[in-house]
Amino acid sequence: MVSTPTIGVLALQGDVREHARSLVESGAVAVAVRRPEELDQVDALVIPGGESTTMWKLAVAFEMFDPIQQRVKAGMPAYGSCAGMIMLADRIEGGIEGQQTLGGLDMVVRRNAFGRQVDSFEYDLDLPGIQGFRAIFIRAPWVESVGNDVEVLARAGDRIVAVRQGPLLATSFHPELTGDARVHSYFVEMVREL
Ligand SMILES: NC(=O)CC[C@H](N)C(=O)O
Repeated sequence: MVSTPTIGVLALQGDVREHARSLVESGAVAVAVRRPEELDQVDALVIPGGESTTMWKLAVAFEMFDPIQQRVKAGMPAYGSCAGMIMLADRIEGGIEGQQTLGGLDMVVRRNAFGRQVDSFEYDLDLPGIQGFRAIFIRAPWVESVGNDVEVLARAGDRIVAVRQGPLLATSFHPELTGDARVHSYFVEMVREL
């Protein structure tokens, strides 16, 4: 893989500019992706937070759902934050009637899991190679259970909040909001290695 990968940020909803900034800081070229032709141009994709039900409907309306799913199946690296984590989960709990995900990560994610207890909070996490990351959770999901091939990267208390399976990365929290680009750098490294 090239040392300066081009990474798309799905721009249907969410903190597109903030993700792009952290990707650029991590040595990638970042582009907004709204259409299938734009998806074709990128080496990897970030799926921001927002509302997974809305994002799913927008992805279908913009004819992006199937193309993204196909790229993910074909091995494109992808990173989903919060609602993006829900989008990358094979199975979800607490979704709305008929809610579909792109899938790819062999796990069950519970929507609004922390949200029922407290709407938003911050928590200092350790991830592999990253000590003391201030993670911001906003109506966040947690990972209920993972398959054998999924690596748990971080927990908040006893809840799983960051995972990786091959080229796919997901976090319950929003690293783009802190201006600390270390999680994005971790993803860019993953993209470079694959
Ligand atoms: N900050 C977020 O992305 C929240 C996720 C949202 N609760 C959902 O279900 O999609």
